[in-house]
Amino acid sequence: MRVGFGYDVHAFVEGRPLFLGGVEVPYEYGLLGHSDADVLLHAIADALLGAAALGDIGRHFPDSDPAYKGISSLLLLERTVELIEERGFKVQNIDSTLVLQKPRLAPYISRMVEQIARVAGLPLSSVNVKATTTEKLGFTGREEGVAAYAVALLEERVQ
Ligand SMILES: Nc1ccn([C@@H]2O[C@H](COP(=O)(O)O)[C@@H](O)[C@H]2O)c(=O)n1
Ligand SMILES: C[C@@]1(CO)OP(=O)(O)OP(=O)(O)OC[C@H]1O
Repeated sequence: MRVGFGYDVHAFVEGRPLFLGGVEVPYEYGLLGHSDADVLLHAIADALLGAAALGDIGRHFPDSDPAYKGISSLLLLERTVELIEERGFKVQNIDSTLVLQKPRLAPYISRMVEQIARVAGLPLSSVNVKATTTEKLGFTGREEGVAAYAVALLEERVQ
């Protein structure tokens, strides 16, 4: 078994849709990024790459490459899972936490879990997404952006 950890932050800006966990969440701001800036999927991809000792998403999908401009992070996560599987690993489970003051995410969490499970080839029972505020403290509390943390467990396939 191999464990990996991922962390990411993106800033809120006007004029972009808000994508979190592969779900478009209605809100007055979106997140700034080269891709769709789905901070949760980026943290999960980094956790998977970390567990396989494959670096991070910036190494595999550089933000200097126009191919990734505006790309759905579901596609980046799908490609990350392929990289993991090509190296002989199988994803066992994923846990994650979104940190943001607003908007309230409870109504969208189950759809995020469905999207992540679908792309990672996991049952719904092996994916967890949580949300927390920081009680108005720090950059997330000031509603300047969103942070996400993720851990993933990989099983090494017997060759
Ligand atoms: N953006 C958010 C933040 C939190 N939640 C839900 O509210 C619960 C309480 O949050 P605290 O920050 O006070 O711990 C949390 O456990 C989430 O279920 C949310 O939906 N959206
Ligand atoms: C996702 C990628 C894709 O170019 O770009 P961004 O959306 O800017 O996201 P970030 O987490 O800053 O960097 C990782 C990049 O791989």
